[in-house]
Amino acid sequence: MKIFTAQQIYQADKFTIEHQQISSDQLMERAAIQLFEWMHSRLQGAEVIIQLFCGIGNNGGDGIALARLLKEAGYTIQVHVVNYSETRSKDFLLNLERLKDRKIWPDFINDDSSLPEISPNDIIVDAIFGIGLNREPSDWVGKLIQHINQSQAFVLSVDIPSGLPASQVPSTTDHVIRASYVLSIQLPKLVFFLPETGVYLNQWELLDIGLNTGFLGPEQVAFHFVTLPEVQSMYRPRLKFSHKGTYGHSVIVGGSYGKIGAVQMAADACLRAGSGLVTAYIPECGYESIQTALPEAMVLTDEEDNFLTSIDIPFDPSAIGIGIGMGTGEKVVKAFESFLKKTDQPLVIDADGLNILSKKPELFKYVPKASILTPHPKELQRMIGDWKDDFDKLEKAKALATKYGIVLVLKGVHTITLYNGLGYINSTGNPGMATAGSGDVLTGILTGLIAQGYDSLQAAIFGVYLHGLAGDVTASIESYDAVKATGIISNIGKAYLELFKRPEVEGGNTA
Ligand SMILES: NC(=O)C1=CN([C@@H]2O[C@H](COP(=O)(O)OP(=O)(O)OC[C@H]3O[C@@H](n4cnc5c(N)ncnc54)[C@H](O)[C@@H]3O)[C@@H](O)[C@H]2O)[C@@H](O)CC1
Ligand SMILES: Nc1ncnc2c1ncn2[C@@H]1O[C@H](COP(=O)(O)OP(=O)(O)O)[C@@H](O)[C@H]1O
Ligand SMILES: [K+]
Repeated sequence: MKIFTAQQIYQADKFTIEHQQISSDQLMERAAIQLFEWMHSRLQGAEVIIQLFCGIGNNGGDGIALARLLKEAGYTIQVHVVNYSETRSKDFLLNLERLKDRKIWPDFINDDSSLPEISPNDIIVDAIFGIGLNREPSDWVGKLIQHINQSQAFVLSVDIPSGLPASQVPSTTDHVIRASYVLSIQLPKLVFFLPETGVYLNQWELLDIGLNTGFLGPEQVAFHFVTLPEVQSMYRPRLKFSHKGTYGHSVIVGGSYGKIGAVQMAADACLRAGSGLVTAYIPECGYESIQTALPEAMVLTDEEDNFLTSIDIPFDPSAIGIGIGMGTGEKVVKAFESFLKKTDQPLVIDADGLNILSKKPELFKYVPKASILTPHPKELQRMIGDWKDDFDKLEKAKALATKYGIVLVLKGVHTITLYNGLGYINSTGNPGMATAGSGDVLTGILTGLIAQGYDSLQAAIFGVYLHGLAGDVTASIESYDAVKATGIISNIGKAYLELFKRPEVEGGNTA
């Protein structure tokens, strides 16, 4: 699913009006009807007070039109116009007239008005600002937003939480609505997915208002939101006339004394992802434990007991995952360096592989093109230095990925894969996955997918989705709290089954 900028959304709006020969007011009415139906199907006429806070632009217009539909259905409403500007939009004014025609009189909140009382049992509709926000709200509007946030009422935001810019971090954090739920008009916004801006919303859902696919289809975007249909189309089914050689021989390189489990988990996940054969390449001390715990894997050991001193793989692997639990001691760095210099097949590099690259950035030029690097935020910071905000982080990370022709997987709540100037935002995963070893599992999955013939970008997008889905399956059985990395591995199979079982809920997602 494409993520459009505010400018592109305005273009889509215009294109739709022209090509469907409708008025902008009819488009607003579509939005209002969708908003109404969403609320009505849940409230079923409940006797609750709905307080609508409407700005004076088209976001406010949506709110005013919604107020009319709610009133007509018999709901108890209070409409407040947040009168932050004299420049009112045409469709806002039209809908305000329609409201007055029905003898509904909103109160106007100005900079000297007292703030309306809000009970925690009320429902707030937040239609103050939409994607048209282009500067910080004035202080009094900020105070109103704070007042709403402190009310403990359920806050339903129209399109985007008011005060949150569509593609920027807000400068005053407490002048942004904290939305319980966002009903976003047709298209998700980039800010929903980034740690600094995603915190302003709990859940979101898309409302389809029939924007023209003639515009949405061909339009180029910088970011995609990866959902089930995209991932399904990447899946490579297993062939009837195949053998284990068809699905590749993966090697997982890493481990050190006390950190052999990381390799074991990655090797296990690699097998579960479908790699035909898997070899673990580890220091001697891990030999027995891996052979015992993972009989399907083969093991090659370094001469040194406790860490790797040389990496010589005596065959041509289909895929190599390297760096987990490896350490960054002098001899390990040397082994990694000489391995990089003699390898030209794309690698999956994680953990200490990334830490060594951060320590010796001159080694980046030896990283084979199309390798996948999977930093968590701390590893990323070591690689690219400090960032001003999430948008700056994305730009810096994109530049690094483009400079070296690598696939950069920024792990996090919504893991973002960057390649060739574009970003792919993952939709699966949960807080239960914030647990030791879940990154090692991802390394194993990605390596196993490359071994089976997925190209690096597909492996990253598909693998990150599958990993998160395996985490979701695990959490659904065991709770978020009890998710363990080995549990995620054992549910990779169920995640594969889920890929073709679950019908997608239209646009719905937990932010
Ligand atoms: N195609 C779509 O996506 C549609 C969008 N619609 C709604 O239209 C909204 C966008 O409407 P608008 O472009 O009118 O913008 P907004 O309603 O977000 O903002 C209103 C106006 O306020 C001004 N403004 C911005 N920041 C301000 C500030 N800090 N203080 C005072 N004034 C400020 C701007 O001039 C802006 O145009 C969307 O978010 C959505 O809710 C719907 O009407 C249906 C169609
Ligand atoms: N709150 C969260 N929501 C979704 N996914 C998460 C969350 N926290 C962590 N993850 C995922 O779990 C993995 C953690 O990786 P990492 O930090 O490298 O773990 P480790 O080093 O313990 O193996 C990443 O894939 C990340 O995206
Ligand atoms: K809003």
